[in-house]
Amino acid sequence: MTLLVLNAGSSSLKYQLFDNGSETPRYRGLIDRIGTNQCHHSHTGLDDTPVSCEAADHAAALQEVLARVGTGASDPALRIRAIGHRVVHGGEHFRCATRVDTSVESAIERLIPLAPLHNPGSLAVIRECRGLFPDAPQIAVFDTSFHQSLPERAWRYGVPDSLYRQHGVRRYGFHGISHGHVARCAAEHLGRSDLKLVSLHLGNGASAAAIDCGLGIDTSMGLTPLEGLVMGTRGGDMDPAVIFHLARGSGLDLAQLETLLTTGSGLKGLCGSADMREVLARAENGDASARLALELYTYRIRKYIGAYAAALGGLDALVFTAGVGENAPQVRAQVCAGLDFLSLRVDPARNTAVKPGHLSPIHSRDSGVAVLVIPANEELEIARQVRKLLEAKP
Ligand SMILES: Nc1ncnc2c1ncn2[C@@H]1O[C@H](COP(=O)(O)OP(=O)(O)O)[C@@H](O)[C@H]1O
Ligand SMILES: CC(=O)OP(=O)(O)O
Ligand SMILES: [Mg+2]
Repeated sequence: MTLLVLNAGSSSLKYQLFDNGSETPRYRGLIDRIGTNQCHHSHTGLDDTPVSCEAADHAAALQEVLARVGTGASDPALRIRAIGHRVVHGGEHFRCATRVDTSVESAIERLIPLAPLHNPGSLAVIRECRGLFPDAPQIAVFDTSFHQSLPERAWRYGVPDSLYRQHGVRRYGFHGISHGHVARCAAEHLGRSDLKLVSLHLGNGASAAAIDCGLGIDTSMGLTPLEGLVMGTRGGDMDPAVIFHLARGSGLDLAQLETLLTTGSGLKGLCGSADMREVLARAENGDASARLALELYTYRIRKYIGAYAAALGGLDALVFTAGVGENAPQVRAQVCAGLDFLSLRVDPARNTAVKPGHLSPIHSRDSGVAVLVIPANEELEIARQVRKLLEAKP
């Protein structure tokens, strides 16, 4: 069964095509900066050079992918038989991979206000696929599902019960596909299923998850992907009174405040650059606002590691994954500095020698906690879950 996996991010579309049963994709790629004139398509399998492309939205990005790699329509052996989608917000209803029908589609649409940067892109891609591949089942895999194992004390807010019952106000957690994937890789690598583990997914969006024996027990994102760590354009934890204060005194309306807090805060708000590569380069050159942004970013992560070690009652492993987690040794070093009291020590030489795309231990010999850099692979995790669903007996 040829399986296409599509991962619609806020401004990107990642994809991988898997042949029958294989875990190595025939090809993979990424279209980024969708909707801007800096849109690029990087495709591994034809050649690796990113090419400029035009994609005004996610549906157009999918057309660009298929124009370059083909639909396999003319060759039955290459025909796409099923499509897996990453969907960021599934509320509390979807506990596992789910075949998309009209009711699933409406649920994804209803949740747009809780994931305004993400659910619209997934929905657009699902609808485009239905027109292009009417006979192929489409399966949604939700970022929220992994966190359904959280105990109620971790997913409730301290607000009246009616806000949860009537308005769904609770913590859902995101990046679950990625946290679940790296937790399994870490358990396999260390040969232990009973790990107390903290997973750090540090991409454009960023979150931490506390995982005990493979099950999530807490996570840093909440009702929406805005809570928790400092991110590229989102500031994470903040007193909610900031919003009342600004609504009364700044002249901005609620929609403008939402845009400010989702797309103009975090690293971008602090120093003007959302891209960690730029922040690091500027900090290196002595730029004070970039240094401060980096300090806030790493300090917030360190606080979560301490909190989650307490929630877990110990710590066996710490995992770094996604764009920043995999590629920024300086960020990893800064996060781990001062965690000696947890017996967590990083080996500087191993930390800087990490090979992209490979699982790499970076802890020192005398560390009591394993520190691992693990490549994010949400698409492979989606492919596994889709196959499991399609192979299950009805
Ligand atoms: N070599 C690098 N050094 C530091 N940061 C990097 C590097 N490569 C990518 N990043 C950062 O990774 C982030 C994007 O991560 P990624 O996982 O691709 O994001 P997403 O999937 O959320 O769009 C950006 O902030 C980018 O600057
Ligand atoms: C949930 C979320 O923030 O996703 P991303 O990191 O892809 O923006
Ligand atoms: Mg991502």
